[in-house]
Amino acid sequence: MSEEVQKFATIVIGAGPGGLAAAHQLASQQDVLVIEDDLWGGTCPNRGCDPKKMLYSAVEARDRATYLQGHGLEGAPTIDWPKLMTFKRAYTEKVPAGTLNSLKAAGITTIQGKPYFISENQLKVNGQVYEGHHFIIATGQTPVIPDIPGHDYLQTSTDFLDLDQLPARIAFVGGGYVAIELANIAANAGAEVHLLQHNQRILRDFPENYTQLLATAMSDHGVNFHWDTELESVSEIDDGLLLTTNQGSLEVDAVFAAIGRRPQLDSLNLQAAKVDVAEKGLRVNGHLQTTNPRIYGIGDVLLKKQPKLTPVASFEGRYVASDILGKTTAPIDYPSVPQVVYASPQIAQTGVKVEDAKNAPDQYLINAQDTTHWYTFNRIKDPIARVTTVIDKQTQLIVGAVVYSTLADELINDLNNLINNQTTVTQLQRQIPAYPTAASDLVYYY
Ligand SMILES: Cc1cc2nc3c(=O)[nH]c(=O)nc-3n(C[C@H](O)[C@H](O)[C@H](O)COP(=O)(O)OP(=O)(O)OC[C@H]3O[C@@H](n4cnc5c(N)ncnc54)[C@H](O)[C@@H]3O)c2cc1C
Ligand SMILES: NC(=O)c1ccc[n+]([C@@H]2O[C@H](COP(=O)([O-])OP(=O)(O)OC[C@H]3O[C@@H](n4cnc5c(N)ncnc54)[C@H](O)[C@@H]3O)[C@@H](O)[C@H]2O)c1
Repeated sequence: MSEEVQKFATIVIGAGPGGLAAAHQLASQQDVLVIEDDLWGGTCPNRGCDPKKMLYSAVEARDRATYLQGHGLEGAPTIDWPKLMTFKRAYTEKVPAGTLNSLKAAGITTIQGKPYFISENQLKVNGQVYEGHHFIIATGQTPVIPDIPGHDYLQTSTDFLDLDQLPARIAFVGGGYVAIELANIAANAGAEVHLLQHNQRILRDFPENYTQLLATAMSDHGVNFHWDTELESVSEIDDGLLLTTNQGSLEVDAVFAAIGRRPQLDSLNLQAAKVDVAEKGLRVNGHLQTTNPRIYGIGDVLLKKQPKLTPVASFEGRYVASDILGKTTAPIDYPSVPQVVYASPQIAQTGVKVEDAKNAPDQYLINAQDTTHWYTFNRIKDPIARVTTVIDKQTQLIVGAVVYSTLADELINDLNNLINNQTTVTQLQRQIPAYPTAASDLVYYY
């Protein structure tokens, strides 16, 4: 190992979607070092979005088949968990090596290790000192485990997404994205599922009338919602785990904590680099610089109002690379960001929130439509479909949208494009969409 300090133009800490986007963009013009202490590729492709949506593929197919029972399709398929897991692993097992290879192919230096800052422009990893002109902290988040007796029995989304066998009785603690999406997969795959929510409000970012519809749909598919329920302790019993709550007790075979995620910053010794950290994440300015202007922060690790999602992390990574390379001098300007809950069905939203639009009736019109019987949704027998758009009264443009449907993930992207491109209905009518598709309905959402 070299005693000499090794120098790089930019050192990126964390090889998830944010860090990778920044590193690849910088590498065409700079010497870049990327340090990762776990799986190359980060949360999304290894233990987040991608494996989750591979398991969800089977749920989607099953849902589609179930809705068409009695309409020409007989016999709903069942999910074979071990085979579904093999399908998922065939994808995830290739991610770390593939990510590392593409970094190397781009001429980026890589190190596996846990770095810590020793000064404002130097860090140490595996005993070696590295100096950077700039740094990018892209270390993401990790699940929060509640500090209750028996917390060691609590597993996380990472464990769920890699289960060899599906436990017969499962509880999820929390009612956010993770709990809802994984509970939906588990119930569709045949488990008895319990969801413990400490209040009455799941998916608090989304409109309550839609989240209530989803809770009803999931209850109809066997998910047992335990409202106003706080988990107090977990203990092992002969036949599984005993969960004690403020509402009584429950026996299950596995319990997963899904009460949120916290930033991974503890081991970086950021005070040595003069970087201030808030409890809920890294504080940055409009250029995504920390209190040390040579050190940037991107992705889930940030304290920010934008949703903590993969495309947001990579957008920030590309922005920071442009800022460092002097290609932009303006602060970051986020477009409208779509958010999707992949359940049965999906809820998706983008742009101006319905809640905000309700509070500004002079500015916005809310166009709430029950689209269940529209051709697009009726063709697939989507049980309930709803689309709400928020229209700016002055410009007549769509500025916000919420979709509740099996087709929400694709439709929200179409609506998001209308919002970001400020497309008027006249401009839309000049285009010819493929018919019949969800996109061929877009003119009806103005
Ligand atoms: C179960 C689940 C499902 C999700 N589904 C979706 C979805 O459907 N769509 C969506 O858009 N988003 C989804 N997300 C969120 C998405 O995964 C994150 O927004 C995204 O991964 C953030 O990217 P990032 O680069 O900021 O952080 P991460 O992807 O978390 O990457 C951070 C990297 O930094 C590394 N690291 C941490 N500390 C250190 C250290 N001290 N030294 C070196 N390296 C370090 C980590 O090992 C990791 O590889 C999901 C998340 C979860 C948990
Ligand atoms: N489809 C997607 O895009 C997707 C999917 C999964 C995860 N994610 C990302 O991962 C993040 C984390 O997801 P999550 O579901 O873990 O968190 P979350 O913040 O979405 O939800 C946390 C849930 O736990 C509850 N809760 C909070 N504190 C609690 C406590 N002490 N006891 C009991 N319940 C408590 C909250 O009321 C909420 O229902 C998301 O915010 C999102 O950024 C995105």
